[in-house]
Amino acid sequence: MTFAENHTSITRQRPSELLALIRAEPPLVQCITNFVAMNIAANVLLAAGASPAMVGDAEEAGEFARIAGALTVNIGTLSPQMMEGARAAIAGAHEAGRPWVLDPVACQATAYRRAASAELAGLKPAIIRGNASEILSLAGEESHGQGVDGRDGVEAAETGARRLAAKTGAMVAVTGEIDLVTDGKRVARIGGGSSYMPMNTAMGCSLTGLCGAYAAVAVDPFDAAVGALAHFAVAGTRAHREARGPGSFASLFVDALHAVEPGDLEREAEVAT
Ligand SMILES: Nc1ncnc2c1ncn2[C@@H]1O[C@H](COP(=O)(O)OP(=O)(O)OP(=O)(O)O)[C@@H](O)[C@H]1O
Ligand SMILES: Cc1ncsc1CCO
Ligand SMILES: [Mg+2]
Repeated sequence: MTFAENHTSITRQRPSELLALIRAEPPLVQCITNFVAMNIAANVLLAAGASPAMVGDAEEAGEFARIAGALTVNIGTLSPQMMEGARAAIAGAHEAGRPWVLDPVACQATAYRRAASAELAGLKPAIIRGNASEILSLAGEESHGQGVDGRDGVEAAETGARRLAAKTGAMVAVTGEIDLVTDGKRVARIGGGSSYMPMNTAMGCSLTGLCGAYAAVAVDPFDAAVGALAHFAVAGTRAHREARGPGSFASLFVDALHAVEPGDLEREAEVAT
């Protein structure tokens, strides 16, 4: 198989390989995220094996982005100050040739969010990760999202996700019961996870952070998105087995993110390409 055929037909760096790289040398991930997710996402990244830093003020965000392995930007608690920091950080990441990941939280909800997410989507993110309602809205289609919560099925967002990927150059990761990653041509579907995940706040925000960790070590952001989603899904499936509800799930999930080894992803990840 030639490189080009291989590139378009299968995942080149498997989730297990990327997790091994993360565990060998934890990547520094700069997270500009919301006040709800700040602590949760940092713990998720630490458990998974990465090194998070919540650094977002415009005074230093650009400088920090030049030393980070990847940057993630989440508009959950959007403000003008947050946007100034994001612009500075994104410029720094581009200068350093490092990837950045966009999480357009609740972008369907208000004119301010629609404008901010459209502006950020135009700044060459490597990955855009959102629930189906957010991706539909960013793609210019009808969305039924309720605030930060998705209310659309992943499959309903596939066409929009492909178009958004083609337009922005980003890999688009749509999450829900079965996740989908596309670059506009290739599509991967990732099963697993838990019905307790949407009952825990900032799960998606934390996953966006993990996409940053995988993007920091991957050659191709498509493989990075698949790897992060597979790691999350395997940990979610494991935690669900022991959980008694959303509360106990949360701590079991963080334990499972840490316990999952590269070889476990080989055996347990449900990735269809
Ligand atoms: N019904 C479900 N079954 C299994 N996994 C799910 C389900 N719903 C969501 N997930 C998983 O939950 C994680 C977060 O995805 P989700 O789409 O809920 O993010 P989100 O809406 O952006 O979250 P938030 O904004 O609250 O951080 C993903 O790993 C996804 O696969
Ligand atoms: C609940 C909530 N509100 C703004 S951001 C956020 C975290 C989940 O997206
Ligand atoms: Mg979200």
